[in-house]
Amino acid sequence: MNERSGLVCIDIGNSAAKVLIRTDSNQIAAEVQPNAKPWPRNAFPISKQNWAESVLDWVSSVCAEVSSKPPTGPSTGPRDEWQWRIASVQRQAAQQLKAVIERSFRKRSIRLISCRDVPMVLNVDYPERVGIDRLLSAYAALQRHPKPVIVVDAGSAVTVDYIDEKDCYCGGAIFPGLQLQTNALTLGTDALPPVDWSVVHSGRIPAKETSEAIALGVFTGVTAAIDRLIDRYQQTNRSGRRIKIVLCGGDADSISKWIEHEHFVVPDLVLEGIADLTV
Ligand SMILES: Nc1ncnc2c1ncn2[C@@H]1O[C@H](COP(=O)(O)OP(=O)(O)O)[C@@H](O)[C@H]1O
Ligand SMILES: CC(C)(COP(=O)(O)O)[C@@H](O)C(=O)NCCC(=O)O
Ligand SMILES: [K+]
Repeated sequence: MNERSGLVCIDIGNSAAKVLIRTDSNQIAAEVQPNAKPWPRNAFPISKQNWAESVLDWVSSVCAEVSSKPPTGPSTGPRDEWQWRIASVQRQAAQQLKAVIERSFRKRSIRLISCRDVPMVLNVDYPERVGIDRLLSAYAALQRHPKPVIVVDAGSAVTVDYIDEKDCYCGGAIFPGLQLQTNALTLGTDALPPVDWSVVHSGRIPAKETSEAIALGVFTGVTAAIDRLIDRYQQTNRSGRRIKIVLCGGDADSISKWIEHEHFVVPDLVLEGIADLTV
């Protein structure tokens, strides 16, 4: 592969690795034309065998396309080197991907992002134990929205985190996401079936069929918990400023219309946070 410079940002969650590629040429395109094509991004479920190799194949195909174009301006990083930034809450998956990158890319630098890389005051008891995805989405939200901000990340787990008016990350709440909750029902009962979210599209309340009833119960539980937590955080806001609410994660689009508080949806906020870092 022809290697020019660029940044590969990877957010490994407990369900999927999300990848965003920032290169010289699309960075410059975005600066010149605000509506330029977004940076390429893709998601790879980590339950699939060879997911790490699939990440590499996709990154390589994007790199090959970029390398075939003439350089359009100054480099954003060291020439002839790709920088990989990996933020992971799944330790084994991070090591697996790192090994595959090391095998496949001749010139590369790989950085495993930690809490020390995120320039934010952390008002929590054990900063190093907080999921790096939570810190990065909070950091990205801070760069894009007035504070205070609440970040809701609806992935395998749902996290609802509060960043106060002084840019301070104050912690939050964690509970099981849609898929984990439905999996728990299937595992813990004899009669409840797995629910396929893509085919459950019912507005009937109360529900009239088992899958529909699970969907109604779990959606309502998750979204009501989010709304309730937002109310609780609002009670601690002494700044007099309105709190912005940002929703991200793989289930953000599915739950958005069920959340009562006004909010923005930014599905890949963690990736934006990785790209924002100046490490
Ligand atoms: N192909 C898929 N594989 C896994 N999860 C998916 C897929 N499509 C949608 N989802 C939903 O996305 C959620 C995971 O979101 P994501 O933000 O990627 O989680 P994580 O950060 O924990 O990996 C799951 O709860 C599931 O409902
Ligand atoms: C809460 C999480 C499991 C969320 O992970 P995800 O849903 O993104 O896969 C992750 O951020 C994590 O492992 N956190 C460590 C504990 C903490 O944040 O306090
Ligand atoms: K999450």
